[in-house]
Amino acid sequence: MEADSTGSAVGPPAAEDSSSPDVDEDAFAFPRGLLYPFPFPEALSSPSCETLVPRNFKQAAKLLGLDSKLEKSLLIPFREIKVECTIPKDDGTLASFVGFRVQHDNARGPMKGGIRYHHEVDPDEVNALAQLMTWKTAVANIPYGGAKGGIGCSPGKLSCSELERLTRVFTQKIHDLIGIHTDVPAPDMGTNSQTMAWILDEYSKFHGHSPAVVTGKPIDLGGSLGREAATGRGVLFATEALLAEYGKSIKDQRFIIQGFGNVGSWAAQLISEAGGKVIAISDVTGAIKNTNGLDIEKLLKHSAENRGIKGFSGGESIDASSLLTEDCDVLIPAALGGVINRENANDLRAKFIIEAANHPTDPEADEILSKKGVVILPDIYANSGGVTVSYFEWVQNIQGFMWDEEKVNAELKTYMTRGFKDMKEMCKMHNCDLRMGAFTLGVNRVARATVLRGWEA
Ligand SMILES: NC(=O)C1=CN([C@@H]2O[C@H](COP(=O)(O)OP(=O)(O)OC[C@H]3O[C@@H](n4cnc5c(N)ncnc54)[C@H](O)[C@@H]3O)[C@@H](O)[C@H]2O)C=CC1
Ligand SMILES: O=C(O)CCC(=O)C(=O)O
Repeated sequence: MEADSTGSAVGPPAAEDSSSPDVDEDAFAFPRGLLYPFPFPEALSSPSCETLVPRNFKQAAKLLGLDSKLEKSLLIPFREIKVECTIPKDDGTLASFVGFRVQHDNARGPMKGGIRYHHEVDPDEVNALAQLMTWKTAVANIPYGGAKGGIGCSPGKLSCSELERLTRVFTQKIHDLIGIHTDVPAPDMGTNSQTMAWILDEYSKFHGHSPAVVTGKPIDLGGSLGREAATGRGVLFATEALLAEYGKSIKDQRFIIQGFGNVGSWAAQLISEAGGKVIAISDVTGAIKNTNGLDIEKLLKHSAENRGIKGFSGGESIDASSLLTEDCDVLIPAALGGVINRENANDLRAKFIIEAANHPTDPEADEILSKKGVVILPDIYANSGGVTVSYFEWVQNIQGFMWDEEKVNAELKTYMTRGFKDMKEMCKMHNCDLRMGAFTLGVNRVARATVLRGWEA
């Protein structure tokens, strides 16, 4: 029987779903501070990205003049893991899910990347996202390679204990292939610090107490101060660096943000605190606009109480599908991949796009937007704040010493500022845009490590 996103039933039919009929719980996010379960309605389909990452990689390899054998070895993943995870559901039936972990490259250090729970998780997408992590950790210049994982499931349709069982079974299946110096998972869409706590606990049953085996875990279990906000804070630092190049600042810009989960909500809060005007936001429940600026504190409270931003009284409700094409200065996609594509690229009105999500812009849209003079800050730099603070967390665990939040944030700023400068240097050297600047930077660092280790033949 095929596994579907709620797990294929392999026992007697389940009792009828008692959840609210007007809420399709196929996608969800965790408002801050809340643990599982937190159901949200169905997300839009995210167009595939599996051809997108190699295309950018190949262009970068060409600019760098990489040897074809080396190019091939950099592209092929180190290891692809696919495991069957069967759990008893709360009603006593069994359900099966498919879990993936793709370990792309480890030339620069242990492989690193998030684990995603989403109904659209598939091996090709996980593969592309793992590859993206390899270039991202190299752009950030942290001593890691790249990996990504996921389970094809609808977390909002599973109870907290079902999610715990699923996470523990997944960990049992991959525990001997991950590790502090091998592959270190972290949260991504549909997972959070609680998920990491379960992985840590299950892994530790086999290997002894091992806090550094995951990052993005709760502070009580060795998580780092500042990790929860890190991707959003990194987006703020990256945006400041980009705007400064154009003689602009956060304070004089109008922002639109797609997604109000971990990354989007922190980006919105920090941009707003820095004086930026956030004029529209969407999540899977809807979109809200206020040209005078949304009150983010109130929106956070509303979202936590109402399972999403829908119904917020501090702005007018707009069609979520038109959010990306609303008038603004800076657009920040912070949800799914492939949302900026040839269908809407011509209609976008932002002058700057900051890619907080992974691969939100497809290559055709890249070309259209470049012709329109829109400046895109690429994902492998713009959202690298999360993995950078994950690295700080891992370092703290290994040292057995906890940093204060000020130190974490100051170090993050140093890394983001340095990353921007390094990326710009590559743009100058290769006369290319920021995306190719970031890709040539990342690919070059990984290629050098590969050659130095003698792996290229
Ligand atoms: N969490 C992290 O540290 C990092 C996350 N990312 C990327 O950032 C993006 C968001 O990740 P998280 O915030 O962690 O996930 P999350 O699960 O916390 O939040 C996802 C958000 O996207 C919204 N969403 C889903 N479908 C939508 C749609 N069709 N239209 C509008 N909004 C929609 C959800 O309602 C939710 O607000 C993903 O692409 C992820 O890979 C990148 C780097 C690090
Ligand atoms: O924090 C991490 O290790 C990985 C975060 C991640 O999955 C990403 O940057 O896309």
